[in-house]
Amino acid sequence: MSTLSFSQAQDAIVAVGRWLDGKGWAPATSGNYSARLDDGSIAVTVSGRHKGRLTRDDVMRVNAEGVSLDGKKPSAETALHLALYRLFPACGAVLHSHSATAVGLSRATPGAGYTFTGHEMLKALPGIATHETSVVLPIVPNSQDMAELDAAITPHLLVPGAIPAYLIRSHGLYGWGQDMAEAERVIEAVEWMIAAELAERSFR
Ligand SMILES: CSC[C@@H](O)[C@@H](O)C(=O)COP(=O)(O)O
Ligand SMILES: [Zn+2]
Repeated sequence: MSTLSFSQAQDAIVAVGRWLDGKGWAPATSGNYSARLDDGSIAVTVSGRHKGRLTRDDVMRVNAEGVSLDGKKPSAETALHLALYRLFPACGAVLHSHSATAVGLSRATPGAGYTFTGHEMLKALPGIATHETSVVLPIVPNSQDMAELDAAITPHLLVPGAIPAYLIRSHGLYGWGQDMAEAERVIEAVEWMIAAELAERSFR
């Protein structure tokens, strides 16, 4: 895991917001992003900002309990980010996207997960070295209660072979990594596999 200074994290988070918005994965102020800092605090997006138009002022600091360290209002979903940093000491960055295809897949899938099988793109996920495997993207029901969401997702994250991503139904995708580059790769790979599955169905 790599930690960043606050200043480095501000730049990384502003850049990742532009990238995700450019992909169409951060519409209408949706999404939130965070990074673990070298002093143990967390840099996170301020709530309600358009994530494609962030400035350094739209990135703030919270402590491990989610208390604002600079008087700004953190993302409404800060508790979900903090839960991942607590559960995975190697986690250095967390991203949350709101693509139409990820939300569509979550709404069309009644079960607690969607299985990806045989994609070469699986190798973009940490620890996977072959396409000859299957992984489950967990799907949990949406809630405005972050403790409820956290309780729903945690058991899925502890399953052996769990991937660093999950979907909240009718809401969006979470993905994380040891640093921002890995978190970006996870989000991009999962979004790509969702799009590929959709394309496959449209050819049938
Ligand atoms: C219409 S914005 C969606 C929000 O309700 C939420 O899901 C989200 O992702 C952004 O909330 P934020 O508080 O800005 O981090
Ligand atoms: Zn959201």
